[in-house]
Amino acid sequence: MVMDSKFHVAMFPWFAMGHITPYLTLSNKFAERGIRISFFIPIKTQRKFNHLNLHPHLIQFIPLIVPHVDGLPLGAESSSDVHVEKTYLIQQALDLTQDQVQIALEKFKPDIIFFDFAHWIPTVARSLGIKSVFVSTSGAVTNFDNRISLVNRLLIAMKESDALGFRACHETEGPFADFLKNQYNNKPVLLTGPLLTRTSNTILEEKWAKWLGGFEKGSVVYCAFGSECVLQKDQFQELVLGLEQTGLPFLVRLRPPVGADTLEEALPEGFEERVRGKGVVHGGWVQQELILSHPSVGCYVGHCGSGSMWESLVSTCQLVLVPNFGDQFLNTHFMTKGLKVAVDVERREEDGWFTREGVHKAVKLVMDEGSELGEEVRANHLKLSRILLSEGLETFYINNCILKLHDLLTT
Ligand SMILES: O=c1ccn([C@@H]2O[C@H](COP(=O)(O)OP(=O)(O)O[C@H]3O[C@H](CO)[C@@H](O)[C@H](O)[C@H]3O)[C@@H](O)[C@H]2O)c(=O)[nH]1
Repeated sequence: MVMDSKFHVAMFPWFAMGHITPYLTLSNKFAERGIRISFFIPIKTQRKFNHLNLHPHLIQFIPLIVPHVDGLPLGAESSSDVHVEKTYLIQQALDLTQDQVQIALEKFKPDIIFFDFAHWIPTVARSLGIKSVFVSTSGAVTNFDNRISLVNRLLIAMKESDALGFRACHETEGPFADFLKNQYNNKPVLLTGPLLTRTSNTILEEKWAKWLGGFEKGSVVYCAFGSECVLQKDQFQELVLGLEQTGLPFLVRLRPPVGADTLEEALPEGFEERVRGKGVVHGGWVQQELILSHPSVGCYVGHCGSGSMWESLVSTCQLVLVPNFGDQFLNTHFMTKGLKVAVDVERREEDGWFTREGVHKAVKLVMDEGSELGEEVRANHLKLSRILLSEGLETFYINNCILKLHDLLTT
């Protein structure tokens, strides 16, 4: 299809796994269509992503040296290196890379730059004759609500850029995208679609394939809260105790909670012995997309970060959501009340915390045979996943984005 798609796009995502990953997925899809990419990335973080660059002849990483900011641990360069309360310092460090970015843009001369948190990009880009596109890794729904877009840098970024982009589909968030287009004086709005990596040529690590393979179809609960979330110790314990109470086998992937160096030291007393052979709590990276599509996994308990949200939407798992911060609350509201494909875990009115009983209740609600709500969310989820996985959907969104970028460059 795409006519003259030989333009050159620079990518500058926020220094976080959950942002770099979808930007790189989009880069791979653009590169498949012949588009050249210059991809800004913190220098040590690059190592974690080299293998995900599927078109190294077209996608060039531009490593950035992230300056140290007082209060950050030495060498910290992405949000997964720090607790969520310190991510504002990573934002300050990101702002300090402006000179490096400007020099690279002058040298490589891209036609367009995609960015999210670096609100100064439109000004720099404009001075160099480069079009800037604010591309949010969250959907249109979370940028619709003031609680999120009050963040000044995002408002400036959206106002100053030449176009807006969202990881979203008309099928799910059409009205929100239209609203944003109106709000921002009819700026072009690009929807990227679900941006799934579909790792068809990779297989699940033997250790997990074997472990999961030991359980009945659809019986295992997989629980993971993305790359950033660090729970309070009490919440971490309530979560695993709630999973234990369900009596179902479970695989939990979490970072150690606040104040703990390891997961083991934070587990409730006697927990490991009680769940041995049936439950695992793991701190290392796992292949989430492959786990979610494993036949033994029947339920996903997650934080509703945007990457996990899309991955879970195209899975056949029943969905239980426990949002922790930022867009995760709006994503959860959208999934439970808007799309009606998931349930959330109740929180106590007095302090907003969840309990083991709440976790247990929500999992049982979707997993118990004969549960009316469980059947309702399963049916809605199945209907939506069929649409999202339908042939041609991804091609439609990516090609459409490229057409809009082409228009942006020629008008
Ligand atoms: O062991 C792991 C842990 C995570 N992942 C993957 O890492 C990504 C995590 O992304 P996401 O689900 O979006 O979570 P976060 O990393 O927490 O994402 C941050 O960025 C998102 C996009 O802006 C926001 O929606 C979230 O709130 C914010 O926490 C997903 O693709 C997961 O499959 C793995 O493959 N293995």
